[in-house]
Amino acid sequence: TQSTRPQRMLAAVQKNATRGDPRSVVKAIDQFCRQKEWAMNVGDEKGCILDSVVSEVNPATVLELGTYCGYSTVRIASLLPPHAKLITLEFNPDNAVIARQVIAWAGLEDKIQLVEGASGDWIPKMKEEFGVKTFDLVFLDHWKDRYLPDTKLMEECGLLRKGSILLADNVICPGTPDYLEYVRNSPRYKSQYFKSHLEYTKVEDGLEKSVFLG
Ligand SMILES: O=C(NCCCCc1cc2cnccc2s1)c1cc(-c2ccc(F)cc2)cc(O)c1O
Ligand SMILES: [Mg+2]
Repeated sequence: TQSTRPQRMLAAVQKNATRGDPRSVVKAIDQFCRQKEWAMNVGDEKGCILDSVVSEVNPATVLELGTYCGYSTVRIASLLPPHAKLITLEFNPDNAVIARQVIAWAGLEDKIQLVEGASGDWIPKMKEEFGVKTFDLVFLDHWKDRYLPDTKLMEECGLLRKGSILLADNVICPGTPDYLEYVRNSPRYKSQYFKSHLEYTKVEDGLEKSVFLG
């Protein structure tokens, strides 16, 4: 039977990356996506911006919305301090199966909790299910029409504190116009746009970094 693109991506990781070496996992996926098949990982160019924000925030608690195959999950977790935790949500069970294996190959299982399901269902349960108080950093990379409602939901559920950072992928392509308008005009956020390109292409895209002011 025909393999899927995530399965072929995992095979490339297992062939070309070193077990326990997150950077080699990231490199193997980027090579696969540049040389073989495009895939919707945040990619190397936006990935460097992601790295710099993670390093600057040095978060103890991270929420990632949208795991896909675990590329950004591994990129973020490889930069976290000891004892820091990353919770990542994935809606597609087939992608979750692949992501768990990519995360395992990188040797980062202890820092990452992959949860399957929809953000709208899980966000209200974060505190009771995972003992989370607030998130220091949230990486939004899931359904583009859920960025705004889920941000409002996180506010309502008390998951953001003064200084929490939201970093959103794809604010230009595919685009998240209602989210951008909100974080750029709300007095409760200080927003900054990092111009870049859609992963592995010359098409414009960028990341929006927004600080919650409380
Ligand atoms: O759709 C994108 N990512 C979201 C997949 C949503 C799955 C989930 C929903 C959900 C709900 N709750 C919890 C967890 C989750 S995970 C996406 C698409 C492109 C793209 C595709 C074609 C194109 F021509 C140009 C850009 C580029 C990107 O970087 C992307 O991230
Ligand atoms: Mg994305």
